[in-house]
Order: sequence, then structure tokens, then C-alpha cells
Amino acid sequence: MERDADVIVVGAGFTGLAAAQALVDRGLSVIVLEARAEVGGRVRSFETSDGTRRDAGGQFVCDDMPEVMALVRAARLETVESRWKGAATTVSATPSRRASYRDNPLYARMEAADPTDPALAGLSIADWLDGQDVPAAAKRDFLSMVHGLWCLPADVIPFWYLVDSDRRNTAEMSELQYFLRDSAASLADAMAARLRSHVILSAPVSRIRRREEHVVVETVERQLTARHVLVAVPPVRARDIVQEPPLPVPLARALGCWRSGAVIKILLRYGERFWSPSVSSGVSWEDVGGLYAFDVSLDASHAAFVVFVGGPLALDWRARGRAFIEQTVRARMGELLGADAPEPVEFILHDWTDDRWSGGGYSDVIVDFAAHDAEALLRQGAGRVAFASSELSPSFPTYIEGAIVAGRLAAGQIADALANEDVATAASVERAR
Ligand SMILES: Cc1cc2nc3c(=O)[nH]c(=O)nc-3n(C[C@H](O)[C@H](O)[C@H](O)COP(=O)(O)OP(=O)(O)OC[C@H]3O[C@@H](n4cnc5c(N)ncnc54)[C@H](O)[C@@H]3O)c2cc1C
Repeated sequence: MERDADVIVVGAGFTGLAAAQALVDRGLSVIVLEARAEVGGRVRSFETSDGTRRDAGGQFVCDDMPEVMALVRAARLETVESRWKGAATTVSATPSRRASYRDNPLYARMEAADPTDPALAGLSIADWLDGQDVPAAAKRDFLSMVHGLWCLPADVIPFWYLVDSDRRNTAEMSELQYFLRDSAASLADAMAARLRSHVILSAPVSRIRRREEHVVVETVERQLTARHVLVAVPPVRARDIVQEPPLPVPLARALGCWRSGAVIKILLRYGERFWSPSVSSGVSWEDVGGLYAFDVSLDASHAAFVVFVGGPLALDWRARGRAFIEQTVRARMGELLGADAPEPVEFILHDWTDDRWSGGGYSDVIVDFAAHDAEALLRQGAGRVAFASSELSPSFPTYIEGAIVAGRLAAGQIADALANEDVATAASVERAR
């Protein structure tokens, strides 16, 4: 039967782009169908009034993330070393308290925990914190880190999931070591440029029909056939795609056990970098969890802070409206930078909560306490349909690096399966002679 491609990849985030390139490198024909009018997914950019391209989503990378750094070098993209020195100044009643979440005693305890320990099985992060005999400030900082990075309330996240996911982040150095001068989206663009005509934009996939020897992938405008399909979208969005016949029950459950979080990312651009070096490394606030600011100046005259609002705080603030958020963030940054500090020349807000195509937060999070095998089931897929996303990566899940690793892993499995099918077909043709 005539097919449109060997493999259709749904989604042109870093998972889909990395997978598509790996499949092309194995000599397979590939079509990438992307819902948005641009590639990159949770990595997006926007232009400021001074003509610089800035990150609305994923941004920071570091030398301990080998795959993304290799792509950055191959694409000859310029990196900017961030001013993060490993500890944020905490705005608190105790001036200049410096806190790195990794120095928190609770972080060492979390690292020492075993995600398969039956004693932890039913505990949420909040339950686990309740049982820890440490000063209240340490609990508060840990909770702020959870809200800031995991973007959901601590009482809905299984503690074992936090431990398991954190273990796969093997960075020894700061994850905020670099960002790309022309935004992380410029890397996605470079990857898409290599794929050229393989990528079709503004093509949301609504249904996948699995047949014995092929799959049919439907968008509003097209119906395409392929031997395999890779659904390279986050789990919460993957379950919006109708599967026909329905997925096997365990796999459907594995897709159903994730929840998207809430994060708002704000850029405050200033005319020049006037602030003291002590605030350049980053800022957190003691009275409000899940709020962080980092210096993302390109140089002295392209000065900016990026502010993250994560988890329950993001939900609370978005309910109060954009004007409230802008007023609050401007006021807090003003207090931080001093009475004489000029106002930012630009204030640009991106709310990722409930994002139509990527969910919300940095990544979807497992919220079913019994779903230990969910990731393995999704990686396995069902027949000719496979799933991949940063969430499912064996290394650096929830990061750009993880997306690249997950995409390549899934691509390798599909290419191997196709090679095995070809061998089996050739053998049966031979037998029939
Ligand atoms: C605000 C923010 C800040 C972040 N900061 C960092 C950071 O500093 N460093 C870092 O490493 N990571 C960061 N991350 C996380 C990182 O961006 C993600 O882990 C990574 O980009 C996920 O890639 P992905 O391809 O798995 O998923 P996505 O990027 O979500 O890609 C999925 C793609 O599928 C498309 N899609 C969805 N549904 C359909 C459909 N039905 N049909 C067709 N296409 C569809 C989407 O439009 C999207 O393009 C951040 C994320 C956010 C939101």
C-alpha cells in the first residue's frame, strides 16, 4: 500500500524535532505535523522593542546537558553566560540571606530517599515535609522550590515521583549556566531548517487510527498514512487526540495520570544594568513561595530580569488579573533594586497555564500515587503508536535536554521496529517463492 511516510511525528517541540532528525538519519521518510504556526513548543521567543529576541519559555542550558550543548555548537549559536552564582538572595526580614535550594538539608534527604521504598508509596510531598524535623525556614524554601519548579501544589504530587524525577537530573553545576543570545527558539529553528519540507505547521492532529499494517493520522485538512506514528506531545495534550480503536486500558490509564501545572514568565527590560552584583545571581522571596527572579542581561546595555511565578501562586495571581500581576511584580522589583531604580522600559508577560498545545508549567507531573509504571507504558506505546516527550526521558526529564533524549530514544525504537518488519516481510516473500 502507498503511504505518505514511514513515520509521522506529531509535534515539533524539541522531542519531535530530535526524533524526526534521528529517523531521517536512519534513512526513513518522515512528516512532522505541528499544531502551532511555529516550531519549538514550550520553547518560544518574542521580540522586544530594542529588537532583541527573548525567551518566553524554555531558556537555560548547561555544560552537563551534552545533547543540547552539542546541538548549540553544531548550529554555531552564541551562548551568554548567566550571572547565576549558585545561590539566590532571599528577600526576607534577615537581609542578604543567601539560599541555594540544593544547600537545603531537605534536598539531601530527598536525594537519599528511594523512590521504590514502600514506606513512601502513598505520601505526597506535603505529607513527607510534615514528617521532617527541620527549621520552618528550610521547609518553606523547599516548598517554594517545589512550587517554583513543579508548578503544582505539594499535596497533589507523589513524593516518590519527585525523588525519581530529580534523580534523573544529573547536573552537578547550575542548570542556569547559559542561555542563547538569540533565544532557545533559534535552536529549534535551526533543527527545523535541517528538516525543511518534512515539517507541516498549523496542522493539529485530532485523531489517530491504528490499522494492522499502517496508521492513519487526521488533521482538519488532511488524512495521512504511515507505518508508524510518534506522538511527541506532553501526556496531558496527547490524551486530547482521539485514538481508534481506543488505547489498551493500562496505556489509557498511563496517559490519564498526569496533570499540567501553572507558570507565568515575565521579562522586565531595563535601559541599563544599574543594579548591584549581589542581586545578579538571582532572587527569591521569603514571604511568598514559587516566585523567583534572575538577571538575563545580554550585556550592560541590554539589561533584563526574568521573573517566574509558579504553582499555586501563579493560579492565585492570574485569578486577580494581569494588572494585579504587573503592579505586584513592578513593586517587588522596585523594592529590590532600590528607591532610585528606574522603571523597566518593557514588561512582557507569558502565562503558560492551560496553554492550548503544551499544557502548563515546565512539564506535566504524575499525580496518581499508584502510577509507578506510567512512563514505561507510554514509552512502550501500542503497536504502531509510540509516545515521547520531555516528561518521559530517562535523563533530564522536564528539560530541553530531556526532550532531545526522549525523542531520539523513541526514534531509535521505531527505526528498529521498522527494520525488523522489513526483515520479516523479506523472509515471507522469500518463503512464498
Ligand atoms: C516557562 C517555561 C520555562 C522553561 N524553562 C526551561 C529552561 O530554562 N531550561 C530547560 O531545559 N527547560 C525549560 N523548560 C522546559 C522545556 O521547555 C520543555 O521540557 C521542553 O521544551 C519540552 O519539549 P517537548 O518537545 O517534549 O514538548 P513541547 O515543547 O510541549 O512540544 C510539543 C509540541 O507538540 C505540539 N502539539 C501539541 N498537540 C498537538 C497536536 N494535537 N497536533 C500537532 N501538534 C501538537 C505543540 O504545539 C508543541 O509544539 C521551560 C518550560 C516553560 C514552559
